[in-house]
Amino acid sequence: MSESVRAAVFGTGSWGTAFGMVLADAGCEVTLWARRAELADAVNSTRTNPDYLPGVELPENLRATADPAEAARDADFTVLAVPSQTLRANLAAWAPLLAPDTVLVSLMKGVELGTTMRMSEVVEDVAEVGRDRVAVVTGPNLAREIASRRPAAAVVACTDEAVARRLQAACHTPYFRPYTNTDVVGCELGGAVKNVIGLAVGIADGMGLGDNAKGSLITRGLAETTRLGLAMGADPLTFSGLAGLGDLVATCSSPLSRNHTFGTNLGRGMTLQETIAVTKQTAEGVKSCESVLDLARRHGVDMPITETVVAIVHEGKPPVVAVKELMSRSAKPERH
Ligand SMILES: NC(=O)C1=CN([C@@H]2O[C@H](COP(=O)(O)OP(=O)(O)OC[C@H]3O[C@@H](n4cnc5c(N)ncnc54)[C@H](O)[C@@H]3O)[C@@H](O)[C@H]2O)C=CC1
Ligand SMILES: O=C(CO)COP(=O)(O)O
Repeated sequence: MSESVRAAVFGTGSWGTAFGMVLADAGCEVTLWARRAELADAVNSTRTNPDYLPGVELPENLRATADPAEAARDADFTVLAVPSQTLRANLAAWAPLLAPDTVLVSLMKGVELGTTMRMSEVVEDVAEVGRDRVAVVTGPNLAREIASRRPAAAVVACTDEAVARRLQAACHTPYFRPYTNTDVVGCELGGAVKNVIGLAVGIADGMGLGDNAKGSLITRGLAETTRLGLAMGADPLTFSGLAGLGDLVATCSSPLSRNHTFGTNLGRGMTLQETIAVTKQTAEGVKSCESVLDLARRHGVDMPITETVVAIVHEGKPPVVAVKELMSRSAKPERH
């Protein structure tokens, strides 16, 4: 990988920083944009991100700035890693600063509330670029594990396979193994819906429902993700890949997952307000469960687990009642 590839990463949270490390380790010159100047200064002076990845030493070829124009300058890849619901407003401010031929890369796993747009669609809309200039990185990539350089595979998706291959080369390291995929719709849906299923599994874990419940939720969660994907034109095989099953298993098994942990706290009996108060980082499923359900309704797709998560998180339904209702739905064949 040539040293001359430049990457800007907008968002110095856990995943923005960890993926910035991956790019730097693959040989790119990386500039992180941080919202707060103090964090940018801390990254540059201590070579760590004390707020999001304490104790992890950052590579020399990664630096930070609070100036978006400086971050964006001459970037071959402009990586976006802010909470999904803030992307539109942020990108509107950054769009005039972007390097002319830069490829925009979404790391985000959410669906916009109201518009039900996937993150790549928001990027196309706001930055006014064609879909061949927008890529997505997704898969089982818990930031803390990647930052410790523990091995993981990932998916780099773009409708233009040549662009996906360029990004693949730019982020391929001995511990990070990206595969290309041209099914952007499936890859993004896999990432966004797994957060909702992660909440459901967390709730079940918090209630002490056991591993059979977990296996059942993961599998039926994947079934409803696939149904939605099919209705939206995705390739169903994408959901048995890294962006589907891979990410779902990592999220639903790990205490590092914010969505899983958020659900566990709810399942243990914390109120929504108490759970929000102890959650310091972005748990995308909390908001995106509503936009995913909206998408399902627009496409006439039944998503009972997603519906249950919305009822528990946003309508105050007690988890015990929700479990009873899920289990007493009408009997049906498995492939439904
Ligand atoms: N952390 C992880 O393991 C992974 C996260 N993701 C996805 O990456 C995206 C970013 O997540 P994380 O970095 O983990 O979140 P985080 O909560 O660790 O960091 C979010 C970053 O966005 C900034 N931010 C918050 N509100 C903002 C606003 N209104 N405007 C501008 N910046 C704002 C924060 O200051 C912080 O730098 C999410 O969509 C998440 O689903 C994807 C794969 C792995
Ligand atoms: O997307 C992730 C792992 O691939 C991270 O999941 P959480 O956002 O639930 O922490």
